[in-house]
Amino acid sequence: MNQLEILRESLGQCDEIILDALLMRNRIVEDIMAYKEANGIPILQPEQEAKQKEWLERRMADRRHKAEVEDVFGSITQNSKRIQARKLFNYNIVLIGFMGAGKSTISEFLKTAFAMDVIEMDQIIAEREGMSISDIFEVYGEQYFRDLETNLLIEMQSRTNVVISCGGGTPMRECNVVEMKKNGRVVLLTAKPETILDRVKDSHDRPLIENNKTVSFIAELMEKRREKYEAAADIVIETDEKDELQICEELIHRLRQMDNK
Ligand SMILES: Nc1ncnc2c1ncn2[C@@H]1O[C@H](COP(=O)(O)OP(=O)(O)OP(=O)(O)O)[C@@H](O)[C@H]1O
Ligand SMILES: O=C(O)C1=C[C@@H](O)[C@@H](O)[C@H](O)C1
Ligand SMILES: [Mg+2]
Repeated sequence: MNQLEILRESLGQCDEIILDALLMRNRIVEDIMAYKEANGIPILQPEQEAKQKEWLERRMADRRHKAEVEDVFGSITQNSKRIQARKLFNYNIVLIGFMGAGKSTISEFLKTAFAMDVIEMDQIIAEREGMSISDIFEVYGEQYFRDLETNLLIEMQSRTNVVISCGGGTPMRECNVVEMKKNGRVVLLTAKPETILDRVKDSHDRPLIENNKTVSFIAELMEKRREKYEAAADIVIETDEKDELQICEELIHRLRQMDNK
């Protein structure tokens, strides 16, 4: 063997070691998940990721190829999260609820925790149409917008492990509920009108309540929608006085309970 062939053989041996280590690591990730579930330990433990990052930082301090190694470990972490997500859910998670209930917030948390793609329905529709939701309503009418919502939900049926953050009115249309349930579990996030007001009072991107930021207006609109929200929901999670971690942990637990029935 010449020098080049020897080097290539060594590289191949490294790849074998990496491959075996990766396969072993993925199995361990699944075992940890199973252990947590079997023993009632919280699934989400964000402090663990922080510890792994600190470990890598320490190990790579002042070493060559730090950025490249960090990139590889970043990818390993993301893929471990995907493996966890697939082990927990083989469907989409559809978040519904009143404005300010926390759909976008919880979507982002699930994205960080499980590397799941997030479909912000309002945002995607606005991007595709090249105009704001208010303009779509004004130019084409509500019916047109609701059809776009229905079509987007149908489009998502070919995906799994996606978090769909619905528009506030999406579950008002019965056929939307039918479509979201075809490949998704529907999670209704609720909060008291006082909580909603507190959360949305300083923002100006919710035209339906922009000029009516009062507890009584929110309570009235919420009551009008309650029946349809509840009819659509597979599970309901109250979010008052809970942080994102608590809400997501409850969400995972309740969905798993539903799947294991
Ligand atoms: N559990 C929570 N505790 C405290 N604040 C929260 C919680 N969930 C969301 N918030 C805050 O409330 C505000 C509204 O949340 P978010 O945008 O996630 O609601 P949404 O359901 O997506 O609303 P919309 O239907 O208008 O899109 C945000 O400022 C967010 O930071
Ligand atoms: O509650 C609603 O009916 C709506 C809520 C928003 O998310 C948008 O989808 C749109 O403004 C309609
Ligand atoms: Mg939102």
